Amino acid sequence: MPLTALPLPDAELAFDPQWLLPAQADALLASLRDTIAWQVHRVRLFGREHRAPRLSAWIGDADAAYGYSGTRHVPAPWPAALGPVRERLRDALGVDFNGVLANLYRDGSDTMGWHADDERELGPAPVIASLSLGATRRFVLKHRTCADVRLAIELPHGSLLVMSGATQQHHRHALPRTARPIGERLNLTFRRIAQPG
Ligand SMILES: O=C(O)CCC(=O)C(=O)O
Ligand SMILES: [Fe+2]
Repeated sequence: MPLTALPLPDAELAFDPQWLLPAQADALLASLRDTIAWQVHRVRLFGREHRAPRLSAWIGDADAAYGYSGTRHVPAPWPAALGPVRERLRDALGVDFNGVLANLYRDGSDTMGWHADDERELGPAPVIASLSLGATRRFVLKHRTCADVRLAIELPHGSLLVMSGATQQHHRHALPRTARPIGERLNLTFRRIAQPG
């Protein structure tokens, strides 16, 4: 399916609920789940360090070190299964992504808190391509200053959400916990580190 724009003021969002065919998405999930060296990252919140409530890995080109949540992450090499995905994204979006943050939400109690992907090394208007695999979870965006400007999107297996333009400047986003009994979800956010190092 094609990417279609989602309406949200001060944001630029494009969504394809089925960017990967179900069989492609199944194969990618099975492969990445087992080949990525999952870690518990530390996150800094209000000056205190915590264990992140999910498993993560920073993957990328050798020079694409990435600092977020107060830690500098040296990239793990690209798993072979991500090569074709990276190429297809480059062709579709015209962005040569050099890194990807992988997150594994083991069940509904694993989450991602409110944040923007606005680290300096991503540049002023980053294109962030978010590919979701596994259980469908709700992704929410809210405007930093206009409380009634917000959007919730269900992100199913094989879907692609692209955030670009001023989205990170004006909005925060999160993946809330859910009490529903649901399975694992693996999310990949492809990024371009503009100033490696
Ligand atoms: O899991 C998701 O859909 C969101 C992940 C995210 O916001 C991030 O990795 O920065
Ligand atoms: Fe994010």
